Amino acid sequence: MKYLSILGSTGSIGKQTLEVVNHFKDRFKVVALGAGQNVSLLKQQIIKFKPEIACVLDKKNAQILKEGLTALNNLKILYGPEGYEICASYPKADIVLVAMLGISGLRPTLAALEANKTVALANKEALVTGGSLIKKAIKKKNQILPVDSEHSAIFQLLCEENKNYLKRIILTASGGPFWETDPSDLSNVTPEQAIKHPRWAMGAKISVDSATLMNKGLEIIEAMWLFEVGLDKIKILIHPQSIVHSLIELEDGVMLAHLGPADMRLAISYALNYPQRLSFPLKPLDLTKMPLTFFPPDFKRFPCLTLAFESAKIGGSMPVVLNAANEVAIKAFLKKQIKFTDIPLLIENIMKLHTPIKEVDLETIFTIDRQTREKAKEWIKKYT
Ligand SMILES: NC(=O)C1=CN([C@@H]2O[C@H](COP(=O)(O)OP(=O)(O)OC[C@H]3O[C@@H](n4cnc5c(N)ncnc54)[C@H](OP(=O)(O)O)[C@@H]3O)[C@@H](O)[C@H]2O)C=CC1
Ligand SMILES: CC(=O)[C@@H](O)[C@H](O)COP(=O)(O)O
Ligand SMILES: [Mn+2]
Repeated sequence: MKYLSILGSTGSIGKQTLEVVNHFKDRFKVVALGAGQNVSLLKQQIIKFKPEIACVLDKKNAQILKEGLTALNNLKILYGPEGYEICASYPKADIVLVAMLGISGLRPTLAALEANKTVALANKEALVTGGSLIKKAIKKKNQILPVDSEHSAIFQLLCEENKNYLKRIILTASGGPFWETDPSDLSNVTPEQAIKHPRWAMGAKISVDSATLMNKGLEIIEAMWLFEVGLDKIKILIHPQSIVHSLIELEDGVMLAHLGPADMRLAISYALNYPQRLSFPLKPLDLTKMPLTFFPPDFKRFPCLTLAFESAKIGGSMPVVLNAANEVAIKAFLKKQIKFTDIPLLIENIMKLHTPIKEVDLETIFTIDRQTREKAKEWIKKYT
């Protein structure tokens, strides 16, 4: 039996993780659950999976949860950043699945690694903002098992002998909902259109990231940390079918690809069951039904990709700025305060204001994150 702490349990990845856990009932036991503000769903999850501790975003939500679960005397209810860290380092947990949103995933990821847990990492922003700290906190081989579909694919392709001959990592991108939209129409696209991903059912934030292609930009930085490769060894290919989840190219010119249905439960199940590969009931791929096509990325149409490459090249504190400006921009876009095409504009302007710092510690990361958010909000106020 493996004991799990699941952070972000009420989100898209969190809910799919609980489906996987439910399927492998004899293999997993949930000991900790962390959510944000969706107390009613967390309550249902607690009743079904019976964790020993649970965490929510703030005291008010913790109180609401406590009042709704009076019969569960043994359940410990926590709140806030410290609460998530306690869930991440909970002594009984073997695996911590981090699927919280944005930079909120960084502290729990570090806490889990420091407590020697295996981390099934879905949250890419933790590596984008705190990659150097995460690398330092790793205590054992394969302590991080990537859940992000592309990185799970690359992890599966990169066996020891291939690692020695790796020429390039090729990250595939669906292109998002606006891959074929006329560029002049992009300023008028709505949040409803932006979160309608053509292949994956995901949370709102990552769906907008896929629409701007910032998701692929964040994934480049994620891959640099996970697989210890330079920017020159990472390439992006648009692959609208989302069947090939990524490729590696080896020194002899051979390319190895990872194919599978576009269903995150596969990557989640792989990480939780690793190193075993156990069957999860899904409709098998029928390659005769869908031609596989590939295109180069269009940097002009999707300036977020260029910004992410720039920030990865600069490194240090710049990806923290990229991430914070992006998080603020997406929230504003979803609230219809700014246009879709303002997202890269805002990020570019905020990045220009920043003087990069080479080495960042945790305190500096959160200071820069806070300052960037303030600047980004000011930019929006001036603009709107
Ligand atoms: N969805 C997907 O298919 C994929 C997602 N990922 C990554 O996984 C992560 C989660 O994505 P996804 O599941 O789509 O996101 P969702 O928005 O669906 O879920 C986010 C989860 O995090 C919680 N949460 C939000 N803000 C905070 C906070 N400040 N502190 C603590 N918890 C918080 C939410 O709680 P609540 O709802 O209760 O408020 C929810 O449980 C992201 O980093 C994303 O990039 C990577 C690959 C694929
Ligand atoms: C499922 C997953 O891993 C997402 O990150 C996915 O890659 C998003 O699709 P895009 O390729 O459109 O960014
Ligand atoms: Mn991905």
